[in-house]
Amino acid sequence: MSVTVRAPAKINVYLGVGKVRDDGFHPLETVYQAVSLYDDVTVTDADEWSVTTLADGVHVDSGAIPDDDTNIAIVAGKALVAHHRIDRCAEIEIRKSIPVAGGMAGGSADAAATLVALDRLWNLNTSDDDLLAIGAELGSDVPFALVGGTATGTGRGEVVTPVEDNGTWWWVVVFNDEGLSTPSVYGAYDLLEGGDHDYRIKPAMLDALREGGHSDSLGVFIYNDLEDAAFHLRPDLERTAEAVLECGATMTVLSGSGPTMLGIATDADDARTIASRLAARGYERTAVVHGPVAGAHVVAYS
Ligand SMILES: C[C@](O)(CO)[C@H](O)COP(=O)(O)OP(=O)(O)OC[C@H]1O[C@@H](n2ccc(N)nc2=O)[C@H](O)[C@@H]1O
Ligand SMILES: Nc1ncnc2c1ncn2[C@@H]1O[C@H](COP(=O)(O)OP(=O)(O)OP(=O)(O)O)[C@@H](O)[C@H]1O
Repeated sequence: MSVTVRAPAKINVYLGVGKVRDDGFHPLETVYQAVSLYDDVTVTDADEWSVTTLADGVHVDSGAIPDDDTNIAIVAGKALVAHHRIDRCAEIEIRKSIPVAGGMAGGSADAAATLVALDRLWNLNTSDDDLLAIGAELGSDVPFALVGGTATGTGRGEVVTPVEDNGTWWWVVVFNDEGLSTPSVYGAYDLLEGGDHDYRIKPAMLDALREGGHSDSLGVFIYNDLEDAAFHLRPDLERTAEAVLECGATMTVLSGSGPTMLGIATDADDARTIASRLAARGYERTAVVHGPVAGAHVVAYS
């Protein structure tokens, strides 16, 4: 039998970053939103661990996604097996739509999907708390990929608390052919800014999500502390941000640690118009997505 689980990409509608901690991580106050761009992970019982990635429609540099035990999906599978003290292996197939090293937590989505898929395949009945704890060990963004929806992230991002979001928010996502390493962006942030400021989420932003009104009511609050650091490392991203605004988005923001850029749109039609204007200016790799959507969930048993 095989189980397929779908896990969403995330955006950080707000990302506030504090001073680096002794363990090398940064304290965060973030508002995550799961958006309608997904990786599907299929697991099948096997004699040894293996992983393959099908990347239709996604630009993947050769060698960008490891096909050995360092792939985060296998790391996740082994962590679940260790947690339950069982001796099992699986063949993992990842059908990728989330850009690699794009700041949309694609690897984290694959890890979350693998945990849920193997839990169902082997009837492990892992509690939600245990799944979240195993996920947090794998990466700061993994717990949110399990939870989905809209949620705040605190600690190093792994403490996830769902928030009420009554909107359907439309985003234009502008991909970039060249990935950006998360540690390098945090490193540049330490040098340029350092985190010595009030980085807390503004309560009025949570009100805007709860009210779920016009995109401008949320747009005024979207913000990312890592944006200047990413622009410093990659000046072309600042030009992309300008283009997104010129093509009609009311606000633009870097997605996570980049290089993906986001523009907020008023509705689906507006988002498609912005995307087609961007295409006319040479920004052809875009997607129109909406959020919030569900976290990692089973889509097929076969
Ligand atoms: C940029 C974000 O996507 C925003 O949600 C996340 O902070 C990154 O989350 P992630 O990719 O799951 O990150 P992890 O795999 O946990 O950590 C990768 C590296 O990013 C840096 N890192 C990550 C999270 C955090 N709160 N502070 C950090 O400084 C550290 O250098 C760490 O070694
Ligand atoms: N299943 C996987 N999918 C993508 N990348 C993986 C995977 N497993 C390991 N990796 C490695 O992890 C690196 C970061 O990948 P990922 O796509 O998760 O970055 P990201 O979207 O920028 O993450 P985040 O937004 O959480 O910082 C890649 O460059 C790749 O070498």
